[in-house]
Amino acid sequence: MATPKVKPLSIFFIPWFATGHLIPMVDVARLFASRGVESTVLVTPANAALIQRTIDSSSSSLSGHPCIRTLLYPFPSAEAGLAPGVENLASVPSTDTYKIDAATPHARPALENLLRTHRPDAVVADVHFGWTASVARDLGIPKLIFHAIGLLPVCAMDSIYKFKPHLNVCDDTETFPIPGLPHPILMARPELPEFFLRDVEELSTFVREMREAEASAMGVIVNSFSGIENAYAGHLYKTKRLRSWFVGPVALAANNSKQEQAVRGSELEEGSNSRPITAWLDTKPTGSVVYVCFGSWCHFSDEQIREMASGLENCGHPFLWVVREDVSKELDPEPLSEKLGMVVKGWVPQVAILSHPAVGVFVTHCGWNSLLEGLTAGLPMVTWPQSTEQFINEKLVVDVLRIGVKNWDGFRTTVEEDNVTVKAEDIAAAVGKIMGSAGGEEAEGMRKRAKEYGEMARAAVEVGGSSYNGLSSLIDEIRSYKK
Ligand SMILES: O=c1ccn([C@@H]2O[C@H](COP(=O)(O)OP(=O)(O)O[C@H]3O[C@H](CO)[C@@H](O)[C@H](O)[C@H]3O)[C@@H](O)[C@H]2O)c(=O)[nH]1
Repeated sequence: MATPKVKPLSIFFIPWFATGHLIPMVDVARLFASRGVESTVLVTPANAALIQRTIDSSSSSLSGHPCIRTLLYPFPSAEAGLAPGVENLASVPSTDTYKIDAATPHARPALENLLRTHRPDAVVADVHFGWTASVARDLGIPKLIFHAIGLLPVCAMDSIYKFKPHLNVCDDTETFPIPGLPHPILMARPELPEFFLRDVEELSTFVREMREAEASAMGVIVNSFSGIENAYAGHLYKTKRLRSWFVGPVALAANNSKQEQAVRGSELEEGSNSRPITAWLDTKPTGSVVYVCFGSWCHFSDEQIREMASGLENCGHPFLWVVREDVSKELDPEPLSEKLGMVVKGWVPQVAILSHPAVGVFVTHCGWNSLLEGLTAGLPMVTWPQSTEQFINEKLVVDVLRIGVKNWDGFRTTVEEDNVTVKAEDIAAAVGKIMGSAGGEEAEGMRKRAKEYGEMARAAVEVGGSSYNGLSSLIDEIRSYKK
């Protein structure tokens, strides 16, 4: 007699409206799908267009089983005051980013309706959708929080909110420790996420979302691995009784077949051309290239772009620099490419570039995904944080893991007068500390540690590795709740 088929688990994933949140959430959904879970990503139309090829290719690489799909809901454009089709932090001007935040609560009715209609077995929601906790409670299903950042920054922000150490310093140059963390981490006021300093309403929204998200959540699903953040899993449990499951680095775990790597690369490279990039990288010696990219939405002043161009040109190493589409023609750094570097406007397949043997150092804004992708590729980094939690991430790279150097030692406020935060000579010097002979033993140590962390990250996602096992135990536990 044939054994009755067990119905697969159905899990809904709700990413937020930013590329740095969308990409890893889709990777998490793909990971679940690769273990036989029916993964459904709830997404607005313009954001769906960004991920559709990844979703389609994942479905076909999963032997044709419809294990991953998207379910569309409308973006609340009118409520947010955004033009139709503008649905992502990356597509709004820097002055309008608050409108994406403003849109977020208006997405609730449509999302809630989908959850109540389809009644999945569990929901994994970005921390911005804290209200999902109460819907999950009504439906009697487990709910997991996805922060899109690591546990160190989550714990650091929680501590700063609770103990307000920044209120005990005299000025912006005085540093203070973040209380109670497993590592001694020193910060200065200008390095804090903006909402701690400026906007009481923004802070209270952030905290409300966090509290709502944590209320009755089963725990936190983390794009990281125990080799770098284990102490913070313990800390989170000690301070908030919140459990966490490491399943990352997800860019590596979800893309570990060659075919999937290729597809992910080709989807993201639209608007630019990866072939010349690869061909150019192929001509460069191993470890010689400086790769410079600042995620999906960082903006720089015109003056800073000029300064960066000059710094890179003078650093004495070939460089591959990714600039946003909206860099004005007048500032176009492209002529540089005739000299030492290659400048690409728009989107590049970053994960593939980082793993090219020619790349020797990553100049990064320390967005969590970039940080993990650089680490996974075993690369030392020059850190150039801009905003949000990126300065906290920088502490992980520079002070805790010791695989990077800061691009300058000042603070943001000291430089905003002339719209240049980092001078050309500082950029060249920071790169030199890792690439040049000036770095000496220290640079050698950084490169060695970076390689070791890269190996650790790969081991974590292999069958039997810590993140692989983390996902297995999470799925088993979700299954045990299924009625
Ligand atoms: O040309 C590009 C540019 C970016 N990426 C990818 O886009 C993602 C960018 O994410 P991230 O490095 O985290 O940067 P942001 O887009 O700036 O991310 C936002 O979201 C992150 C996760 O919450 C936060 O850590 C950051 O501070 C916040 O700015 C990464 O996967 C990159 O590989 C590309 O593939 N090609």
